[in-house]
Amino acid sequence: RCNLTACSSKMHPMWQGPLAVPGGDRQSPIDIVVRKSVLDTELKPLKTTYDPKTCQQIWNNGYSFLVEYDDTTDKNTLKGGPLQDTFRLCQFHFHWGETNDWGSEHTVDRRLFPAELHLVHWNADRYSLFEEAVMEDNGLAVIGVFLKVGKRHEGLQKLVDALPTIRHKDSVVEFTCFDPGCLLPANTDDYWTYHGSLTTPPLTESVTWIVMKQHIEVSHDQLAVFRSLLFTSAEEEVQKSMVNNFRVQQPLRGRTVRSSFT
Ligand SMILES: NS(=O)(=O)c1ccc(C(=O)O)c(S(=O)(=O)NCCc2ccccc2)c1
Ligand SMILES: [Zn+2]
Repeated sequence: RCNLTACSSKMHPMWQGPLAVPGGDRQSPIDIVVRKSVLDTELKPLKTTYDPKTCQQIWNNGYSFLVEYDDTTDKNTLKGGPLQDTFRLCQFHFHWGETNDWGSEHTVDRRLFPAELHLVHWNADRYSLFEEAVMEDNGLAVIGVFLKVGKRHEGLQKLVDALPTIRHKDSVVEFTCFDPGCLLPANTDDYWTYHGSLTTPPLTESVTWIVMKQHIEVSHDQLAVFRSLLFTSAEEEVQKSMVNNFRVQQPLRGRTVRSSFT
C-alpha cells in the first residue's frame, strides 16, 4: 500500500538519480564525518512501538525487497529522537553489495558496511497517507541500521527463508508475524541525525534520517541469500542478480549532522 514504485529506472542500479533534483541541497545518502557531527543534548531517546501482527507482505519491487506493514492505525510508531510528531512504520528494506566489502548507502568516516537496513516511517500527525507525506518537508523519518557479517541473526532467518519465494521483480507473498524491532541494535540511544532525501526516485527531500551508531550482525550465508534475488521479472530473458542496489554518497551542502552521543 505504501509502495507504488514511483518509477523503475533502466539505468544501472547504483542510482546516480536524475542529475538535477528540485532544490537538490539535501540529498541522501551522505558520508557521516564523526568529528564534524555536533552533539545535540536536546535529542531524546528513540521510542519505537511495533506490532508483529500488523506485518502484511514481503515483495520484490525490482530494486530491493520490502516488508510492508498495515499503516492505517497507530500500531507501529516511532517517536522521540529528533522528531516532534508521531511517525508510522510503512515498510522496511535493505541495500547491499555484490561482496561484503561494500553495500551500505551511508558511510561513517568513509567506512562502508556490507549492507544497510532502512525502516521507513511517515508523519501521521500531519498527513493522512504515506503518499502525501513523501512529498512534504519532514514528512518521513527513516531509521538506518548498518549490517556487519558475523554471527547469524536468528530474528532475520524467517525473512531470509521467504526470499526464494520472491526471487523475481514484482513477486509478492504474504508475510506475517514479523517484529521489525528485532532488527534494531541493542543500543538505540546513540545515533546521528540529519535532514535528507529518499535515496531512490523520486529522491524527494522529505526525510529526517536517524542513523544508528551500533550495527547489527548477520551471517555470511544470510547475506548471500539477499544476493540470490533478481532485479528482473520472470519473463525477462536475461536475469540480473539484485546486488549493489545503493545510491552513491551525495554532497553535504553545508548541512550539519547532529549526534545524540559524544
Ligand atoms: N532508501 S529509502 O529509504 O529512501 C527508500 C527506498 C525505496 C523505497 C521504495 O518504495 O521502494 C522507499 S519508499 O517506501 O519511501 N517509497 C518511495 C517511492 C514512492 C514515492 C511516492 C509514493 C510511493 C512510493 C524509500
Ligand atoms: Zn533505503
